[in-house]
Amino acid sequence: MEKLKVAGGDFLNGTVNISGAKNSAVALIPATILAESPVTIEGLPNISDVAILGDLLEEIGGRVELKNNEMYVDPSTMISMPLPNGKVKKLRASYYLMGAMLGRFKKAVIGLPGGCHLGPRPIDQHIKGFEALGAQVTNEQGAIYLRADELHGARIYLDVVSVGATINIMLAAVLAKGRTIIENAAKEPEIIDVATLLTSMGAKIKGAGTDVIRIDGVEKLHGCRHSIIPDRIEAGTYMIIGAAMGKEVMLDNVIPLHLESLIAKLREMGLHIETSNDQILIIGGQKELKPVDIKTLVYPGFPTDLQQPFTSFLTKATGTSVVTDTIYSARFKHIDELRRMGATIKVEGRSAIVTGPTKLQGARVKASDLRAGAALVCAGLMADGITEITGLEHIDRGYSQLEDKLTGLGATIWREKLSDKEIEQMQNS
Ligand SMILES: CC(=O)N[C@H]1[C@@H](OP(=O)(O)OP(=O)(O)OC[C@H]2O[C@@H](n3ccc(=O)[nH]c3=O)[C@H](O)[C@@H]2O)O[C@H](CO)[C@@H](O)[C@@H]1O
Ligand SMILES: C=C(OP(=O)(O)O)C(=O)O
Repeated sequence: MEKLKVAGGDFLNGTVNISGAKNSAVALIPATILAESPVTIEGLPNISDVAILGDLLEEIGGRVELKNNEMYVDPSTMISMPLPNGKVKKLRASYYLMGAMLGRFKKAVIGLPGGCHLGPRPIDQHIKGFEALGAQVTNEQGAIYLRADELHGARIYLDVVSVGATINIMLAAVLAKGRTIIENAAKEPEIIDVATLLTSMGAKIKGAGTDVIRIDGVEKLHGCRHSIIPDRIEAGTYMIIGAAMGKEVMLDNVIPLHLESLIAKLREMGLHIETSNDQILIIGGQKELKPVDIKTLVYPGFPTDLQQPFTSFLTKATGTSVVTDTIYSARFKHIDELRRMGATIKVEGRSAIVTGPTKLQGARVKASDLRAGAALVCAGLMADGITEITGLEHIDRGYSQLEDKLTGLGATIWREKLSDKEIEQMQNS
């Protein structure tokens, strides 16, 4: 077991290259199951979610090679092997194995997914979609059993706008007979990326990126090569870090359009931001930052996945900011840790009220989930002294080469092994 150590206070300068999107990668990899010949996905991030999904494809008989951020998958030898527990619980996106395996084999047994604990994360809309397509779905001892004699197109209205349900239904519907229409679909860029891969495999999909997606089922899908979109959440995290500690931080390999809500909020606070085709420049060092209120919403609203690191940054603003998460009921576990570092933050219902400016102090803190980890890294960079962060298994699910990228910008951050005493203390806490 390891911890991250961050020596705060360094001013950051330079260019950081953004990796491929985690939330695309974790859907693109299961989507390869639907093809009859090999698929190659290039530009994948170096994160544990990607490695685990590669292992899961091997467990069902696929031939998988992951080298230089490129994954080659030969799905021709795959079988519908049950995956009731084990690795599926290590990540959220293992739920995409349900849609992809149901689509290809018309049957699957997949354990309920893991992922960040942010309050209840039901998958009822995924199941509603599978059932509408003709599947029988049961939940037996923590695993979802899916079976269909035949999948047929259907009109499915999502009761909540869900990224996972939208993609999962697309995966199950591309090989179904007839037309599927998903209404009140999510519009995140990752959905367009998955639709682009499926289209290159021979699927017929229209409307991805809008709230109505039409899918005309085809008989079979073939292999292809696909290049993933950049990670807007990783990019947003480095923008926030750049805003907090940067002189001039340039992000390379980004799509500025995907980050408009964050850019608008940073500009409201007084940051200077320039954008071009695939780069964003953040000029920090402002003497005083204005407080802002943010409310997380579905895309193109402010992303819930950036709420936590943004909250750390708001401790620098002069005055009171209110952060409201409308997507998850319990995405405030980072707040106790920020308070340990000296932040003045009150949680009232779904809102966190941040009063600043506060000079944070280094402390021993624990990442409870992926973006809580990002929030603590950001806070550690802003703080006086050394911050020690445990819970790295969460951070490693979503940030590719974190220390290398930050060191490249001039930060002092490194990993150390936990001592036996520290491991014992953690196990008892
Ligand atoms: C792997 C992946 O892509 N993860 C992202 C995905 O998660 P995920 O796909 O799990 O999130 P959803 O978009 O499905 O969830 C949005 C909201 O809908 C609710 N809901 C969802 C499905 C359902 O069947 N029933 C239901 O009630 C959820 O509890 C949540 O309150 O989108 C989230 C919202 O942008 C991001 O925070 C996650 O990073
Ligand atoms: C919540 C997240 O991930 P997951 O859905 O994979 O748990 C995230 O990426 O912030």
